[in-house]
Amino acid sequence: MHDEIQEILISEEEIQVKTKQLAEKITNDFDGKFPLAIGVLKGAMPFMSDLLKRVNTHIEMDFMDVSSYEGGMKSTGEVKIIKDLNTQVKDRDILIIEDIIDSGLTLSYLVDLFKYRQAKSITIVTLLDKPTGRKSDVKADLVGFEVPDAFVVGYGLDYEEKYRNLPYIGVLKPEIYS
Ligand SMILES: O=P(O)(O)OC[C@H]1O[C@H](OP(=O)(O)OP(=O)(O)O)[C@H](O)[C@@H]1O
Ligand code: HPA
Ligand SMILES: [Mg+2]
Repeated sequence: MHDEIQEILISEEEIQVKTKQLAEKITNDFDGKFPLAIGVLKGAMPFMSDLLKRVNTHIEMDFMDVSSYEGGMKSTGEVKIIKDLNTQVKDRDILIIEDIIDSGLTLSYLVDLFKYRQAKSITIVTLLDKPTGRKSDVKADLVGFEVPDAFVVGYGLDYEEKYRNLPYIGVLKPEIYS
């Protein structure tokens, strides 16, 4: 698996240091508020797990499974809900946890949905931001790292459902895509 990676962009250590900093910020911002933390599956799973175990105040966790890439490298433009929340959003402080904002279509869909469901506030934390991919003007409140205009894998991010279990963020060798 590792020999299919052309370059490591963000190491395991860098991710862990950044995750700790983001968790401290979340702890301060949400102290005493009991937010609903919503992980956007599947990609956000490793980041959510590492992030929230370092948040030192009460939070509720839920998950939403949405997909628009269908394993490929390009958004279909259609965000499909595979699994909805089990929790009511109305009057809650929401913390959306994402692995990456690329076109922004997934997040703008979710933000509209949670506004419609009358969330009290919506905060977005993403491990990665790829501003060059943007097709909608959604912005995260907390960003781990900016990534260049390349298809990245690892630490939750997949290509054809593989590589999510890499502990770092990297780019694949070109021959893997063909
Ligand atoms: O900003 P966007 O262009 O919408 O891209 C970001 C979204 O795309 C990926 O999900 P994907 O649809 O691949 O589902 P997955 O997490 O199950 O891989 C990623 O995990 C984000 O949720
Ligand atoms: O660069 C990416 N890699 C993997 N999944 C993604 N979903 C949106 N952008 C990406
Ligand atoms: Mg994907």
